[in-house]
Amino acid sequence: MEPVMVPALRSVLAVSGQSCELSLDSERLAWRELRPRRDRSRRTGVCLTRVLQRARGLTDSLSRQLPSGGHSIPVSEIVSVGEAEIDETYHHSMKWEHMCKPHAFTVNYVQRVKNHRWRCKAVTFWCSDEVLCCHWLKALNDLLDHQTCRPKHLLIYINPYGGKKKGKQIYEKKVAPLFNLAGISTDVIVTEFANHARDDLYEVNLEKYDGIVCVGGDGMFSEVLHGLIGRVQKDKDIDHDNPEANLSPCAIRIGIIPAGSTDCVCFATVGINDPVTSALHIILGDSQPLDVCSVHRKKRFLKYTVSLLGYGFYGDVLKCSEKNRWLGPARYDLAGIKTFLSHHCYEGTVSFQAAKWAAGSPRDLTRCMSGCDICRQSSKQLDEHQKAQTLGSLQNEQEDWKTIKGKFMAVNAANMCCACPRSPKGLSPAAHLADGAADLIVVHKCSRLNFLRHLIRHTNKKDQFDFPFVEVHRVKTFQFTPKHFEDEDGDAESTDLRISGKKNFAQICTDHPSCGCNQVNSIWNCDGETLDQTAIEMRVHSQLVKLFARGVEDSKPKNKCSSRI
Ligand SMILES: Nc1ncnc2c1ncn2[C@@H]1O[C@H](COP(=O)(O)OP(=O)(O)OP(=O)(O)O)[C@@H](O)[C@H]1O
Repeated sequence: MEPVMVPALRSVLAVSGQSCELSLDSERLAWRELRPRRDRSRRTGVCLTRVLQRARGLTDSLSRQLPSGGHSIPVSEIVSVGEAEIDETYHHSMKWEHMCKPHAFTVNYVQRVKNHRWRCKAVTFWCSDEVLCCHWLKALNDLLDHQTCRPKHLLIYINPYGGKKKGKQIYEKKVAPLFNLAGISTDVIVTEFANHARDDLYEVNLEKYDGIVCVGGDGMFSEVLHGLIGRVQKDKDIDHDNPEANLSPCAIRIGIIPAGSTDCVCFATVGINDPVTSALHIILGDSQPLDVCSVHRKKRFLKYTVSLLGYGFYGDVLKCSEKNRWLGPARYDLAGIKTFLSHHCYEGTVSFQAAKWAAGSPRDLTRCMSGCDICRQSSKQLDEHQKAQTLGSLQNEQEDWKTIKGKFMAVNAANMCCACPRSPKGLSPAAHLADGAADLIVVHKCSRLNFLRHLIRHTNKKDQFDFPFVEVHRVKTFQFTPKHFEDEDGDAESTDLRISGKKNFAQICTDHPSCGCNQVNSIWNCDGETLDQTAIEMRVHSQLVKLFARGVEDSKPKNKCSSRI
């Protein structure tokens, strides 16, 4: 966004009883206390009125006085500005009776706390001159009006049953007051059944809104994602059952207020699962493009995924955890242990096309952070690649397929790092949010001990791919065919999970007689939901949606945005 040019303002106003030099340009609002050089110990005796009289309007001379601790906030991180209520008690306690009628305005802004957590802080500036006060209010509000990326009207879906069933409470107590403060109007729908939000998005007048917000977990986000992508394709007459279709990107952004038992998408795009932080990212109008993968079975659309598509270990963990929902979030630990102990491996074929344009590699040390260069560069290279393809100057893409046949502990496609509080590095630490590619991780059959070593590395600093039985590729598309599909020419629909049942159950795995393994198929874990099909193909759609987020910020930025000066 082009910075709007405003005449720079500089005045002396008072903050918490101290006179401060306040300055504003098109980018930043800054203030610092003024302390007379001669006698700093007698600060309380500074005559504010005299300072104000000297300083009204432009006060270049004052800037020469000794500056003490100051603050600087980017205009883009101001939440709102408004006339302050004059509290008589406060006014008298500040011993400002000589200001016959004080005027004040409050600036609400984003303050960074620890671990990517944001809070909304307020500072009130006082002065005795009404005209000066109005001048500042107008200048600040004019600048905020130019923050055109900020949403004004939002559609909110709340899942009242997600996580600890506190979605409604979280929204009303923590989020709605902030939206009010920022002057955002909302239409709120508390969902009444699963897929309520998804179905509603097919009908609703999207033009009325600047964004859609889901309050819930990853399942709720997935609902909104499916509803929005589906709706946009329907409006554009694009057949999403066609795995080759070029899907139309969604212009409207999605915000996530974390209130589920798993909030991985929020964690990977904001850096923390905190409703207030997410609400502030929405208010500032942040925008984070996100790749979306479509999953098909032949010419039939199955699902979209943005984080993990996993077969084998992660599919089995999901299956087991679904059986124990009554245990709450503890079900994931139990399922993890049980699945690890059962130690199944599955036979099949993985075929993939590498994402040649991708600027990074799954094994480099570059994590996807806010303003990621790898995403920017990859997206540019992908555009060039697609143009070259259209002009026919690239060799036949069909020749690019690579195939891996064998027995696998796990086949995972990570579209983002899949970090969560338990695994801060994630499944694929160098995966990117918006590079048009996913990391395909194939864990070949190995001993229990080796598999455990691989799993443990998800929680420490060691490279989890540095094992002879693990391979990882950055891909644009992949297919998986289980062994029994190949045996039966992969044609019979009857060979799939729901229908196959007993027939395939009879194929006893001979690899691990000790574990009594009798399972020929695993299931796919698609962003925490199961798929009925095992033979699938996945394709990455570069930057198909945008979130109200900015990616995980570097905790030690070179130019800290909101800081003390
Ligand atoms: N009113 C409702 N009643 C029942 N289910 C709902 C309702 N609204 C949404 N859902 C469904 O609840 C599922 C889980 O929601 P959500 O992701 O918000 O919570 P969660 O606790 O993180 O769930 P999970 O751990 O199962 O992923 C979603 O798939 C969503 O479709």
